[in-house]
Amino acid sequence: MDDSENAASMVAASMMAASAMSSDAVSVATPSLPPTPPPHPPPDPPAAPPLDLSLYLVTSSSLLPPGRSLEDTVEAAIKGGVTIVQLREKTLDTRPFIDLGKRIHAITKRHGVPLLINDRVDVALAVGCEGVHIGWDDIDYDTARRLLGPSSIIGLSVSSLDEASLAAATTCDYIGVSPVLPTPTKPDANPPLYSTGVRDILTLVSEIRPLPAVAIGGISANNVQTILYKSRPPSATPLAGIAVVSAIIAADDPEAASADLLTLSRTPPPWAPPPPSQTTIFTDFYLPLILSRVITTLRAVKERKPLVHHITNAVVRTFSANVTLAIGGSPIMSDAVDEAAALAKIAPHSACLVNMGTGSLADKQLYAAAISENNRAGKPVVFDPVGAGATRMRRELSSWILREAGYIDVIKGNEGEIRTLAGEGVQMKGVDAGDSAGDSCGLDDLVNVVKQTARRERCIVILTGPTDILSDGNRTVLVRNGHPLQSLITGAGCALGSVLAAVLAVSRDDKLSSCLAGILAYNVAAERASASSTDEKPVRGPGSFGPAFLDEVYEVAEMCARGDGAWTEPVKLEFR
Ligand SMILES: Cc1ncc(COP(=O)(O)OP(=O)(O)O)c(N)n1
Ligand SMILES: Cc1nc(C(=O)O)sc1CCOP(=O)(O)O
Repeated sequence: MDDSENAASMVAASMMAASAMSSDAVSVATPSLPPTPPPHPPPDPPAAPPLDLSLYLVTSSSLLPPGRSLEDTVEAAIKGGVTIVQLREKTLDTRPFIDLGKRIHAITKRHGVPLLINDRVDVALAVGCEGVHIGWDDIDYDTARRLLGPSSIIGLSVSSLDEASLAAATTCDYIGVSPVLPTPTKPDANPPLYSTGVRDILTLVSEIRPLPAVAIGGISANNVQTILYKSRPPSATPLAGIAVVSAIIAADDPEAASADLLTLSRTPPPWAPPPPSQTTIFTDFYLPLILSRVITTLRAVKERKPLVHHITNAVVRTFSANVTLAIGGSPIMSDAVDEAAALAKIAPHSACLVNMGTGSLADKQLYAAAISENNRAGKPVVFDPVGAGATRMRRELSSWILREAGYIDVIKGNEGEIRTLAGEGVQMKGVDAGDSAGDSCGLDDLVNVVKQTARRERCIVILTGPTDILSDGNRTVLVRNGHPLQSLITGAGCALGSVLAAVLAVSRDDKLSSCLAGILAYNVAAERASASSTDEKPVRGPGSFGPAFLDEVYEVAEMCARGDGAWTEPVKLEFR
């Protein structure tokens, strides 16, 4: 017998048993009944509780730590907050699968949590649990529904837009969107969708019918908030929850791991911006307000002296540290994985700058630790994808950082770097500004690239060049300040990352306004440095410009500390 015949015979047997029971009940009760009361419609069966997919545990006994049973693990996970369980045991034969299912069902039922069986409708019927989860290689949906009946829960896997359309056309109860990230738990999984792919699927499904969705694959406490935040469609229903295997099954303390995951998934991430109504409006009319906010932000840097954890390239370390000090921050240069967590927590105001300048694939662990620890500590992260379009390794590393390492608050890069991250396949001939091999596009196109990338990544994107372009996806501003000599001193581009990290560390409510403060201070300081030439202190070229620039960064910060905004007079902004 195949699976469906197996299941069909079980359904037939259980229906016969039920009908035998009800005819028995009638023949015994009828003679002693009092006079027949007026007919009433039968009471409605109690409504099934709404499906809560907030934290979905999918089991795999092979990942249990030695000595711990699946039963104990599932019970602990439910105590920690798991809202639905799927028994997924790929190596069990039918009979032990059913036996285990009955033991697990006794636990889930006691806690009022639904139990689904992975792939096997016959096992679900034999266990008498609440439903199944099936993929496209398993029993087809219509047969599963016919066998299980209308009130069972049936979830379908969705790994592409095509599968999303097919699933939404059924009456399934939810979809499992998978895999979000690569995962060793399922080596034969489809290519990862990443948060952006999940978002596209949610958007499509919402256009067809309301259908709850969970994401699965590579989700842990380190990335759950990033995945939920970045996968959220602008105008469609977000994920109803997350599904995990190893993050709970293999955890030392499955109850604590579940509680942590649930809390994180229900808490707005620290990087989420306030509603647009609470951010500065970027138009010429509001320029005085924007500039006064610029000064307040820079004054806060001087007052709070934020720590800027630099993971940066050897070439620019000294200049970046000096610029951080000049703007009022406190630099620390550390590439130690082991202290990434401590550095994220050590100061009340801090931020992390990840500059990919001399990084390699071997640095993934460092980047992931620094970014996720800062995410968890509620501290901002600035990413400088140096030379992202120069080599295949840099393209791979930069897209890995964006997709897998954690949430990035601000991406800052030159034209070649930002266009590479946008997916434009730019071949850079080096790592510096202007290295996008001569195929530079027009300003309007660049503005569009910046806006679209900011929307896709749900962060601030800054493209630096003769005109700097900043966008949060909704508001976009062009900055026409700065001096050509900036591009002739090594590290001037990278040190802007230090300034951005410093301003975000003290003011993250309106990140675009904070970044604007950092860029204006930096670029106006460059203009002031080039104009500061005197007989005693001539600025003749890059060599003399460097120290004068540093002095002016310091001077602009000092003016802000005194509440003096005179330095903003040459500011040239265009709002788009
Ligand atoms: C919640 C959830 N989503 C997706 C899957 C994957 O199911 P499937 O495609 O059937 O693959 P296997 O789990 O059978 O390997 C799932 N199990 N749960
Ligand atoms: C059960 C499952 N299905 C997947 C899919 O891609 O369809 S990935 C996956 C396993 C997810 O495990 P973990 O939480 O340990 O990464």
